[in-house]
Amino acid sequence: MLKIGLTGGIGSGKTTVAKVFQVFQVPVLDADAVAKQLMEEDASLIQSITNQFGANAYVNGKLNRSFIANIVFKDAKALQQLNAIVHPATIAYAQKWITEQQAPYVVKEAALFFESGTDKEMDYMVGVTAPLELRISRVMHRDNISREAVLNRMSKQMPENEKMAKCHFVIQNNEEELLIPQVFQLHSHFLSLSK
Ligand SMILES: CC(C)(COP(=O)(O)OP(=O)(O)OC[C@H]1O[C@@H](n2cnc3c(N)ncnc32)[C@H](O)[C@@H]1O)[C@@H](O)C(=O)NCCC(=O)NCCS
Ligand SMILES: Nc1ncnc2c1ncn2[C@@H]1O[C@H](COP(=O)(O)OP(=O)(O)OP(=O)(O)O)[C@@H](O)[C@H]1O
Repeated sequence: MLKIGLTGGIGSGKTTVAKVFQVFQVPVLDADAVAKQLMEEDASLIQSITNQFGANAYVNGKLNRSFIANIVFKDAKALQQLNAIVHPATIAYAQKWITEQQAPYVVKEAALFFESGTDKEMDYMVGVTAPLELRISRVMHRDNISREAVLNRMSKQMPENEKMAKCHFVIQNNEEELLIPQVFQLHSHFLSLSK
C-alpha cells in the first residue's frame, strides 16, 4: 500500500485538499486532529502537559487552547517542549493507523512533516501551496485571530518555498486553478502506481 504525505503551511488548504481525497474514498488521517484528540484523551499526555504548563492547561477536561497557544507561540523552548510531548504519540498513532487500512493508497495530512522528519516514512509527498496574502486572510477569518498572530505561527514553520521544493507533487490552491481536477489527476496517478 502506498503512503502519501500531504503537507503545506498554515492556511495553504491541506485540510480542504484532504477532504477531496476522502471524496475519492481514500483513507485520510489528519495528524493535527489526532494530536488534538490525544491531548484530551491520552492520560499520560494529559499528565505531561499539566506538569509542563500547570493546571490551567485544562478547563473541565478540555484543552485550554488559547492559554497554551499564548505560551508556546511566544516561547520557542515551550513550543519545543509541547512538541516533544505530543509529536511522538501522534506519530505512533499514525504508524499504527496506516497498518490497519485496506486501500490502494492512504494519505496522512500534517503541517509539520519535514520539520519532524516523518516525510521519510512516506512513499511520496504532496504539497499544497497558496499565495501568502491569501493564506493570511484565510486563517484570520477561520480562526478569528490577528494578522500578527498568523505571521507569528508561520514563523514557527519551515518557509513554504522550501517545503514545496521538497515535495514530489505540488497542488496550487490559489482560488484560480481548480482544485478538484488537480487532486483527481494525482488520485489517478497514485492508483496506477499501486497496481
Ligand atoms: C498550541 C495549540 C494548543 C493551539 O491551538 P489552536 O486551536 O489555537 O490552533 P490549531 O491547533 O488549530 O492549529 C492551527 C495551525 O497552527 C499551526 N501549528 C499548530 N501547532 C504547531 C506547532 N507545534 N508548530 C508550528 N505550527 C503549529 C498549524 O499550521 C496548525 O494547523 C495547538 O496548536 C497544539 O496543541 N499544537 C501542538 C500539536 C501540534 O503540533 N499540532 C500541529 C501539527 S500535528
Ligand atoms: N480553494 C479554496 N477556496 C476557498 N476557501 C478555501 C480554499 N482552500 C481553503 N479555503 C479556506 O481557507 C481556510 C484554510 O484552509 P484549510 O483549513 O484547509 O488550511 P490548512 O492548510 O489545513 O491550514 P492549517 O495548517 O491552519 O490547519 C479554511 O477556512 C478553508 O475553508
